[in-house]
Amino acid sequence: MINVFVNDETSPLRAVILGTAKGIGDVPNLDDAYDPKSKEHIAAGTYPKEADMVKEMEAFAKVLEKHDVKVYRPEIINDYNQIFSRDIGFVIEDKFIKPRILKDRKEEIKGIQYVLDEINPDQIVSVPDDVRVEGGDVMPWKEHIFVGYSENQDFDKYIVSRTNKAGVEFLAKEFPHKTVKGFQLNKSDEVAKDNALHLDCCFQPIGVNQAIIYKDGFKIEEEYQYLVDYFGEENLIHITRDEMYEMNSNVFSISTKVVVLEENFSRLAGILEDRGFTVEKVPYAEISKMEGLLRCSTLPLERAH
Ligand SMILES: NC(=O)NCCC[C@H](N)C(=O)O
Repeated sequence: MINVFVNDETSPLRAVILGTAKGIGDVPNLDDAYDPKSKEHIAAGTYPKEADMVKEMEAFAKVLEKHDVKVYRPEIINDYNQIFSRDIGFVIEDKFIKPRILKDRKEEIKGIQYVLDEINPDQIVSVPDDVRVEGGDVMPWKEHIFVGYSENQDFDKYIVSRTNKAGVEFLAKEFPHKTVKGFQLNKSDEVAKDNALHLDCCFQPIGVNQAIIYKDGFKIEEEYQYLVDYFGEENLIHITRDEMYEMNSNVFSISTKVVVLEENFSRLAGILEDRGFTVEKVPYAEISKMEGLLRCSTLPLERAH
């Protein structure tokens, strides 16, 4: 059996699913892309190649394994993008939540069915029909669950709105002892620099009590302020619009001390090193072209209690 337990973003990681770029197939048609950064690269002829992305993901897997993390990979579905495992399921406490996600991505779960088969069925929860939620929007953080979402007006308008109000309400009902806090995000289907695709594209806790944050990813100033008040200004690392676009908030914590970064994030690396973190660097610039990065491509199954 596979044990599942996650209560925050940074406790020592024991087991994780890391997506795969193998079998991703040809460059999609512009009309089939479901995020603005992919569209940009399809139009410019710079969409990433499978072989390059496979190399990047192998480098990430190596770092995880070096830190004694058990790494599961999806079974390959031909001609399907299976890189961003984060969104297709998530663990909170000892429950694996099977969410309802963007229909263009609904086959992805089949690649990790062999992992789900090893989890106690009593610990697997499927969401009700009206709920839409993707793991990139969901962050358990101690007594909180932080959730990126869109109210119906935006949810019905944008392909990049992936979590609805019903998703936030579902989590509040399922985890009544937690404070479930929703954050509306700024969305754009056309301009990647104006789009916070998921909460982890503009915010992520690191260490014990710190976080990386991009203010303009948040649609409502008071909701952003909630995080400033909670973490304290001195514990926040603010990133710029260009750094958000390069996905600087989408790093990945192996523990409260060790954070994996894209190798070009030199300003962030400097800040983290000054604050005493161990920074692991991996090349992930090709994957970044699809508006996802390190956190997006992982689905943590178990972190230490
Ligand atoms: N958690 C994340 O932000 N995942 C990235 C998903 C990127 C993918 N191109 C998508 O639009 O679903």
